[in-house]
Amino acid sequence: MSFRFTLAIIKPDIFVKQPNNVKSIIEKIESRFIIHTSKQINLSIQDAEQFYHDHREKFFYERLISFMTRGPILPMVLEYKNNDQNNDTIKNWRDFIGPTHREKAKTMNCLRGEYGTSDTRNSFHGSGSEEEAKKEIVFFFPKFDFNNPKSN
Ligand SMILES: Nc1ncnc2c1ncn2[C@@H]1O[C@H](COP(=O)(O)OP(=O)(O)OP(=O)(O)O)[C@@H](O)[C@H]1O
Repeated sequence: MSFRFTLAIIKPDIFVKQPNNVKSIIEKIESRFIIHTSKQINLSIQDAEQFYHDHREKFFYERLISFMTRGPILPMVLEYKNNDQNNDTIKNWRDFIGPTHREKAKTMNCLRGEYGTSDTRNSFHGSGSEEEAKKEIVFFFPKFDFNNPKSN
């Protein structure tokens, strides 16, 4: 069963270190995905800790919170343009950004391979499951209308 939406984020490394790439990144995203809604924000430490709650025991947690609060982020609700029953947005976005780890991403044709600079500064986020996507969309866009996304 596929899900129509995902929560994507352009992370602070892009806004802080590569601001000139924001426009072309958004054009690349729009070539394959509809951006139903987006907003540039600065995450507070509390919000970052809430968003990454499940990672609180990981060795990279402090580094991750510090990185995600270092500059602006752009959360977006995406829908894959060729969406049908076999083409779910969550998987297509994760394939488009590529693997978490830099060395692996560099060997592939993917956004993290092109823009990421370390395992933490990997430039993009994508929800991992339908349950996560719903939770993360509501986290950033509490009024998002899942039944009528064009109204958002
Ligand atoms: N081994 C690691 N070393 C440093 N940072 C890491 C490591 N693994 C993950 N991270 C950071 O924590 C984030 C969340 O980790 P997770 O395992 O959920 O990866 P992901 O599912 O690929 O990424 P995301 O949830 O951001 O889409 C990663 O995107 C990355 O910024």
